[in-house]
Amino acid sequence: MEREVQRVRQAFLSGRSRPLRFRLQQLEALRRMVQEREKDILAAIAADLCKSELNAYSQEVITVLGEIDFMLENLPEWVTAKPVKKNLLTMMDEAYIQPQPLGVVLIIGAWNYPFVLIIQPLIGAIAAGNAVIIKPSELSENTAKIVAKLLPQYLDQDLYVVINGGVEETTELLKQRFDHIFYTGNTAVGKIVMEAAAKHLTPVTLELGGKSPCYIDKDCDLDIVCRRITWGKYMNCGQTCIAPDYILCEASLQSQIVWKIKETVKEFYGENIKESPDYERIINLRHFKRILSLLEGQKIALGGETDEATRYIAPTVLTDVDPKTKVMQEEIFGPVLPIVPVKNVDEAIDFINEREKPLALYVFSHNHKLIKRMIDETSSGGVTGNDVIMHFTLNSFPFGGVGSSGMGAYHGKHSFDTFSHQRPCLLKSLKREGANKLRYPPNSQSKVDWGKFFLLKRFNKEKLGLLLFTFLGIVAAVLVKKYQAVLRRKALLIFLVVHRLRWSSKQR
Ligand SMILES: NC(=O)c1ccc[n+]([C@@H]2O[C@H](COP(=O)([O-])OP(=O)(O)OC[C@H]3O[C@@H](n4cnc5c(N)ncnc54)[C@H](O)[C@@H]3O)[C@@H](O)[C@H]2O)c1
Ligand SMILES: CCCCCCC=O
Repeated sequence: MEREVQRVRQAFLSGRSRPLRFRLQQLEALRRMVQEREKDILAAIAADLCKSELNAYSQEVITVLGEIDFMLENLPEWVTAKPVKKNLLTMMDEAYIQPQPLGVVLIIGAWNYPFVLIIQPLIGAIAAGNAVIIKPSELSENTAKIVAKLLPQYLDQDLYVVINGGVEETTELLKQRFDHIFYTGNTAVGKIVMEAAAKHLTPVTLELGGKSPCYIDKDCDLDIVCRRITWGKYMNCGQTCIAPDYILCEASLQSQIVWKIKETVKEFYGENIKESPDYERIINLRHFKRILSLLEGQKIALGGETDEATRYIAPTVLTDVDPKTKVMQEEIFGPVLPIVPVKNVDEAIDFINEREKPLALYVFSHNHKLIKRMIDETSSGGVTGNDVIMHFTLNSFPFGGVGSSGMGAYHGKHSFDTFSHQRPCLLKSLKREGANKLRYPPNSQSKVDWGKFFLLKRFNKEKLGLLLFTFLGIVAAVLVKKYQAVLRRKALLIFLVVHRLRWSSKQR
């Protein structure tokens, strides 16, 4: 493992991942890989999650292709140095921020969207000029294998490396020194990752999970609300990090919600859900049993049918759920939707705030002010009002959690920033040493006053115009009387002295 990481680091140190042209070439090669090997990729995802190729394409491949195109379009602008505002002390200098790659990045993926969750951060890391080690989830082994096979056929083999394996391999990898670790998965392992990273002071991005609440206001159009919730909850069999985990609403709404979800389930998946190509299965037996255990002692208002052999769990709704029961203590990550009755929006807000900060929050209401209030008075990674999941699709949004649902964010420019160091660069001349005397010892009151003037003085636009005018005058004088360098320095000095005297007299 150590040798492998060392090899990737050597490749990074060669400098070849840095030029813009190279980054664009690699991103184009990645796009070619996705397009040319689409069938293999879709087959692997399908095998891992019993997912139709159409669903795998819409949920994973489209996102990846969209992200690559977005990077290719914007990268030339993002990589350029950005000049910054200067103060009086640096007005003659060059001052800019230069985004630079961090170095060797480790990306650890989760199994539930096994392709997009490793390739989307990879796109950001390549765009920012890094070398990358990718550790796909061992639970989605078909996707892990196809990624390990295809990436070296299209990308630089020393800079971008896939390492497959389970907990043992990940643990070993985490002992190595990286320049950034990007982890997607559950909160408990997130803590292990952060602890390992702390040993090398490696910064981390943690894309974690949690229980994302969904509040339904009383006078909503429940047909539309329930169609949107049904789509987001049962997509990927509930194994989506930002799926609505539970519903909060007034008790009287429950029966209508159950009825409308039932109707929608029929509309989406037909009479025999098991036959539907759009309904997936639980990833493994451990998760299957875990989800079943959440149903114990609950009022099952819809669904509840299961089949261990195929790890099938029907779209299920629970009503009158007691917040103290197990289903409300952990992220469900399956097709089970508890409804917890609350009296009103105030109680819903308190309920959310008494728990860990979720990855997503959903609010359904005709009342825009109520949605805004929910947003203002709670915290979550992201919010969608009157829909679910959709904030994930907008790559101008940072995607990430807050508190126990994660730290850091990615997607689009946010990925580029996550994998870049924003390096402040100040380039001075070896001339103009006179002005520097102010900061050299021995210190004096006059020097402090000059320091205050240079660093604390705020010019309004008029004064800045005057300053610019004077400055241009000096430059003109310099051009005309090139040889009279002494004169130029004096003019600048006179201006500054006059200005400071005026400023000092005003201060008094
Ligand atoms: N925020 C997001 O973008 C996002 C996306 C998908 C999933 N999730 C969250 O991820 C969770 C589901 O994923 P998961 O955790 O079951 O996936 P997982 O079991 O695939 O684990 C994630 C990664 O952690 C590694 N890992 C597991 N145990 C480890 C250990 N003891 N030490 C070191 N590494 C270890 C695995 O090898 C894997 O690569 C849910 O909580 C979900 O909400 C979050
Ligand atoms: C539509 C794709 C959603 C992906 C969400 C990632 C978290 O599980």
